[in-house]
Amino acid sequence: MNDSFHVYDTTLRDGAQQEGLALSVADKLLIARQLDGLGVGFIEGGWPGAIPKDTEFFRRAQTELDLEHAQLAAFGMTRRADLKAADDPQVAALRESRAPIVTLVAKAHDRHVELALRTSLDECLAMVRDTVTHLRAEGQRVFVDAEHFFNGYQDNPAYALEFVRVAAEAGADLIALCDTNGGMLPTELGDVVRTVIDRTGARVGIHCHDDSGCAVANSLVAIEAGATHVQGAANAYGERTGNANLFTIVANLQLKKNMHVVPDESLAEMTRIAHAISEVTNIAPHTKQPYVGFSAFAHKAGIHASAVKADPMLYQHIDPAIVGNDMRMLVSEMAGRASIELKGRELGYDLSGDREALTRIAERVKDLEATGHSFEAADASFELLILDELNGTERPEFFTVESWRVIVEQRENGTQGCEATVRLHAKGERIITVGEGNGPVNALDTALRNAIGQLYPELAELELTDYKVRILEGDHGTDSRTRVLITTSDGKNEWATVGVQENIVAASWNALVEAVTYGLLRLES
Ligand SMILES: CC(=O)SCCNC(=O)CCNC(=O)[C@H](O)C(C)(C)COP(=O)(O)OP(=O)(O)OC[C@H]1O[C@@H](n2cnc3c(N)ncnc32)[C@H](O)[C@@H]1OP(=O)(O)O
Ligand SMILES: CC(=O)C(=O)O
Repeated sequence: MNDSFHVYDTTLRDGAQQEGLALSVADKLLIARQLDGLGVGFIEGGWPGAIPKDTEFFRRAQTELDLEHAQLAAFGMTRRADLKAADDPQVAALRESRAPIVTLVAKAHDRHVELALRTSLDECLAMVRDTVTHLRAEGQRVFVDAEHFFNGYQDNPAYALEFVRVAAEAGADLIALCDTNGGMLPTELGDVVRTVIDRTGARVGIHCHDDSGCAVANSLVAIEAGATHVQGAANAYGERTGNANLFTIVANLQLKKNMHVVPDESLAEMTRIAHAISEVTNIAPHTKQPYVGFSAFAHKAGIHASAVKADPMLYQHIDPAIVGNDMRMLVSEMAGRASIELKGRELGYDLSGDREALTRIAERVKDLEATGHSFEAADASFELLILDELNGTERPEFFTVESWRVIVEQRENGTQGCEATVRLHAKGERIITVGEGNGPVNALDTALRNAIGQLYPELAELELTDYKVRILEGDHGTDSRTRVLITTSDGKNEWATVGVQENIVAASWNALVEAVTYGLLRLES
């Protein structure tokens, strides 16, 4: 661990204060291991004594966490106004957590002392002094989170500065200045950090929230102003709009500021770690998250693609591989020939020598998108389109559809049922089959499988795993066009296809036929 500069993670404490996030002790242990894999110096595990699960986390951590890089910090408040530190049960829980570090939160804004603590400024300073002194004497390192520091400094700078001095003199290793309400802007925040360091000589850290959208910028500015400890949460989890994004801060410091804050090799694990933590929290990854988001290096505009073809770095701020992410090409109405060529390459087709095919494909994509198709999330439909356009001979014809129909029946006893009939030609035969299902798409799927299942037994491996419907022209009510996206799996891979029609069942059928065609293509190759 590098003690001259700290990366301090608060995912398990402040991150867990996010709406909709609830972590079990097992979840916390899993996340702690991931964060340790990233190489952070400190992991704030929670608030023992206040939250039973956090008390349990620190108990289990002693035997179940074998951390390579990080040390655990237990978070909690200073002694209560009417108690000695040694007698305060909250302080006792911090001691008994056996965490090597205790991070004490205390109020650095006079208004909070008066209104929330309902005590005097002198007593609040005494609470800080006594608790820090006590825990230091008990052998723990102490960090102090100066809650509401920046608003406090604006209202009463003398008290805010005295707070920092008292904490430092009592033996706190550092005082993390907190933008608790998250409303600060970078220039003002940087000035305050600089002044605090000049006037107190204390070691300071920074803890920012994102309510003004500046949490990462504020953290970086504070570091430039002299802060040597930065707090953040994985995936920017946290109360309200979240904490400063730990991943963004780490990548910015390491890649843009030449600060060696985590091992280089673990930086390449960052995208995987961000997604692994999302799996544990059960919160879908934020696709636009800097560095580690699924869209962080996705290129959609044709002009961008044509430059990226010459050199990816013309439209990227870093090589995505450095943080374990990938460049992706998106095909849409904004695509030009270069986008198609690069996407084709991604899918395994070298279209570079075929300018005419590239032009045809780009034009078909634009035409189809104008009628409501969207290929961005339907790579399989795009690949079938490429095959169609490669001289018209490359796409295998597993079956051709003559007609289909569906009957939806509301029965006298109140139950519903659907029956589909499909007529098609496959391997020289004309086939007519019926399928039943709990809905029209299910019935069509069954009828299609009944029709060609014996000719293509591998069809049994395909399973429809997701089905999304979007109404494209809302002002037409039930007369709107409908886009259906279907995801299909063969147990190993998944692919998505798209269908667009006025009729929702027809749109679904088109997407289904593409899904099955693509599946057979994969399984046969
Ligand atoms: C800025 C931050 O995010 S700080 C972290 C915030 N996290 C949490 O609050 C989550 C965990 N909290 C809890 O489980 C509970 O709030 C507890 C156990 C800490 C306290 O519960 P209770 O004793 O029922 O008090 P309650 O939550 O109603 O109010 C907080 C009390 O702590 C006092 N307090 C608040 N901050 C501090 C502090 N830094 N030092 C000492 N006392 C404090 C308040 O004055 C209030 O006192 P009161 O009970 O005399 O009114
Ligand atoms: C301590 C803390 O989480 C804050 O002030 O925002």
